[in-house]
Amino acid sequence: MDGRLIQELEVLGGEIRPASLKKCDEIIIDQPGFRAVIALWGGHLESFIPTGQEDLLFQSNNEGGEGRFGRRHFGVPVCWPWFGANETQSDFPAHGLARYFRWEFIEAGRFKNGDVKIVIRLASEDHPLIEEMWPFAFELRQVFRFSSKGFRVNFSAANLSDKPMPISEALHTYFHVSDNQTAEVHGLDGVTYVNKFDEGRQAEQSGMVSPCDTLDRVYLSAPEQCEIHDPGLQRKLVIVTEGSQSTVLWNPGKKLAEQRTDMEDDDYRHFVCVEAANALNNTYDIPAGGIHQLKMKVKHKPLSEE
Ligand SMILES: O=P(O)(O)OC[C@H]1O[C@@H](O)[C@H](O)[C@@H](O)[C@@H]1O
Repeated sequence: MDGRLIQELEVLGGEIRPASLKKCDEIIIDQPGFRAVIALWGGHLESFIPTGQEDLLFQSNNEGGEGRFGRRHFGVPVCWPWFGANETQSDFPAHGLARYFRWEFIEAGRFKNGDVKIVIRLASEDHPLIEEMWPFAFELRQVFRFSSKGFRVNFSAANLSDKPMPISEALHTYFHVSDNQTAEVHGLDGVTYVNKFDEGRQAEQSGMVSPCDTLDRVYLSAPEQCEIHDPGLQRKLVIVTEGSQSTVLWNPGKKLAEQRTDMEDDDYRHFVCVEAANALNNTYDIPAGGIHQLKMKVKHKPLSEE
């Protein structure tokens, strides 16, 4: 690790935890108002804890699947360049490649208003296996922005090849909730969704989503803002996206959770994934030489606050 970066991180009250997750470093930022952890393995924002509160992001005690494409369930995995199963290669991992490779830490500093900034990067040329599996040159960046009020993830993908690159994607955010039975997702009333737990049938959302149990839905052409209300924690999370046409809601429910060995049986009770995505009808091409940005901003507030 570059000495300048380590110094920049120290100025922010940060540190590197060497080779701590799947043989990759983790970056830890401890500030008076929050603690954030970023894993370079998979380029995950793993954890964001505002001082005096519980994590905004879910953490599983399960170490996750083993092997090259084993998955862990926590934080904000990035699904890119495909969301779900690969359309032509059934042996390729679900949810793309970005989640399974080591990203590079390239910048630590502050925004003008004092918010903490961390930048990480992944390029196709960094790993021969990426080049084998995906026939386009690219560079990805994630700019993380932290303050005591919440966090932002600004994900950008540059197509460095000379042909259009087909993309489906998600910031597959595992939000921590005290109890999925009482948690509510607001802001999707009237939006059409594809229900993957009902053979892909379409339906229209009526009112809020609660309980957040056994859900696998892609809301199409979804609004940019939604909220998770958590009566148990008396907290609400306001989620604002940009560059995202779809919002995915996912919770495996009891039966599926128990079938999975990469998850604890009752993990599903403590998270709901609300994902800034472009999936199904909302997939798109990044033109040759073009860039696309996908952003998610999350603020926490007391439930009683307007
Ligand atoms: O890859 P993970 O983290 O286990 O998540 C899997 C789930 O991710 C969701 O985004 C999909 O909509 C589900 O269909 C899928 O089962």
